[in-house]
Amino acid sequence: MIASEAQHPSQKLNSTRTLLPPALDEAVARELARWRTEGRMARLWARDAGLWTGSDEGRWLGWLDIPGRMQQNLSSLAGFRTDAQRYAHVLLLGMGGSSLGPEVLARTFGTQPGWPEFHVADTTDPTQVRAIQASLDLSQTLVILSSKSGSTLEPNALKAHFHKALVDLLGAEEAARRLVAITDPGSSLQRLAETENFQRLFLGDPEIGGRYSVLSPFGLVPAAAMGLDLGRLVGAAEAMAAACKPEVPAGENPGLLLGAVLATGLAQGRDKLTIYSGPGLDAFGGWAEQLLAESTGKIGRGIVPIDAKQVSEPSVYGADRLFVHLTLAGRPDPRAAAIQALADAGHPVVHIEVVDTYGVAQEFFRWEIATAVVGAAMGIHPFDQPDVESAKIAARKLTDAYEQEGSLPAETPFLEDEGIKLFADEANAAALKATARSATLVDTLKAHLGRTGTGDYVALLAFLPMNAATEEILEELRLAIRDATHAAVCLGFGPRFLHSTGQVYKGGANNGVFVQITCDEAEELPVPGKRYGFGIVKAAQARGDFAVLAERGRRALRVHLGPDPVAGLERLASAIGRALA
Ligand SMILES: O=P(O)(O)OC[C@H]1O[C@H](O)[C@H](O)[C@@H](O)[C@@H]1O
Repeated sequence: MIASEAQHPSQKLNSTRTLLPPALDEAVARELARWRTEGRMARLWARDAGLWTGSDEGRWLGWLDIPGRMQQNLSSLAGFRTDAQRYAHVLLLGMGGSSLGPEVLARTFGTQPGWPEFHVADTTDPTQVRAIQASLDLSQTLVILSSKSGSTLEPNALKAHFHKALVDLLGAEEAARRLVAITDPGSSLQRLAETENFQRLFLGDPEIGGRYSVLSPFGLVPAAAMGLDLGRLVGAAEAMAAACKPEVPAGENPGLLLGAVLATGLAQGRDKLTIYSGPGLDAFGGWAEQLLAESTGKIGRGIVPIDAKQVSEPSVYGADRLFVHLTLAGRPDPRAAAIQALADAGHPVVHIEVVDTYGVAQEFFRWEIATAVVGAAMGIHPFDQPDVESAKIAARKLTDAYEQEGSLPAETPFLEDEGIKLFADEANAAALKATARSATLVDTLKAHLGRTGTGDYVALLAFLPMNAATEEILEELRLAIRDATHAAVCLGFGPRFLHSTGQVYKGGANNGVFVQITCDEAEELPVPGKRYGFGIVKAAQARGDFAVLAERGRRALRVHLGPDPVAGLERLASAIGRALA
């Protein structure tokens, strides 16, 4: 099946090519026919909540017409755009939907000549916060605090840190001039920006949830500070929006087609969606992961997205897999032949070619439509994220306790070996003790990974500094586990993934085997105004997440490395290598 490569008056559309096994291809055709005959696309655009669960979905569809509304309003960003150009660096503080979209833009476009370098801080890891700070010249930095709710823990702690650093360096008045807020009307952040005299305040649309917000001020204010051509960016999204309208034949509607493939794949048991983002688009998978996992991963079902780097032999992938490969025109992907081999072997593959860097805005809109289509096919509410909230509550309880007591509740490992401590809730610890051949690290890891059955996935949840060294070892681990278990292996850095794939891990199907990886902090970093530091926040977030995983009956093990995450990961990799041998 080939979707449209039609031309919008002003913008060439990204192309789509689906290579599907016959059973899936036929079911997709039936799903498209259903959308056509039941007029479902018209209902989607009419914001008919009955398409999903009949609850408040109609109030969350502001993203449908945001490209057009922003196009009318771009002049409101002109003054900010000019001001931002004076800085050498722009630092955005935010989580999930408030950071992943800007990160895609920053990495897809790179630094524009004559414009600031763009940095994103979406972490509570002390080492990583320090590394971000060291990578910029704070005296030449503009800070964007981005949060729809204004109440998210991480950006607020990061604001306290970077604001204090700016005050120490430049004085209170100039520090306030370096702050820009993006938030929803009426939030605590709006009040803060007004009382503290931030340089600027931009308000979002409360009818757009975080993960659907990239084409609203949450993406466009950062894009303005990067020096991007906003008219062209929004124009690309408008072209895709036009192509996704109900009057376009179902098989040629790029959003509906992608959504129909994902939904039908899911219905046929293909719940692991691997996203290969080609050169120049490599941050896109992280954004799409959040969109799909938070939107569909609930009430015991959903798509488990995997933002993947490496392609293996077709035989290591099971019948639970679906692949999407995005490439940027003119930037060949060295993995193309290996991905084609997957299709040749009968695995479903969707190819998307993005016409140019601005074409990434088309994909934002296409994937939002596709996600709404999947939500409709599943009969779920694709605009809430109930299980993210539960982990936040569990973490907040712990940080509150720390503010009171000055320490986190004591905990005891159920095993300590080779310099690594293993923790788990009672049920998981008992299950592992019962199945491990001996009380050693290697045998316990073997027992835990041995819990992975057909159709399961393994998720590595690393509450470690995210950097090239840790990523490299974790990627190797991922490959080793995948090739040995034939299961999909997800990788997420905490707390970042908590605002993304964390939803499906806790709220989706119980088919995940979780390895949470934590470390001691070599040096704590204080959060100004709080008793706790960043390291305590990160520890509380890891514990909170683990508690919710355990409460949901997930197979989970926490592996605690020493204070050196790289040396600890190497020890863990060696032990996992022996466990899988
Ligand atoms: O923009 P904020 O209100 O700070 O929210 C940031 C993120 O927080 C939560 O984790 C939500 O699940 C995400 O969807 C959201 O994007």
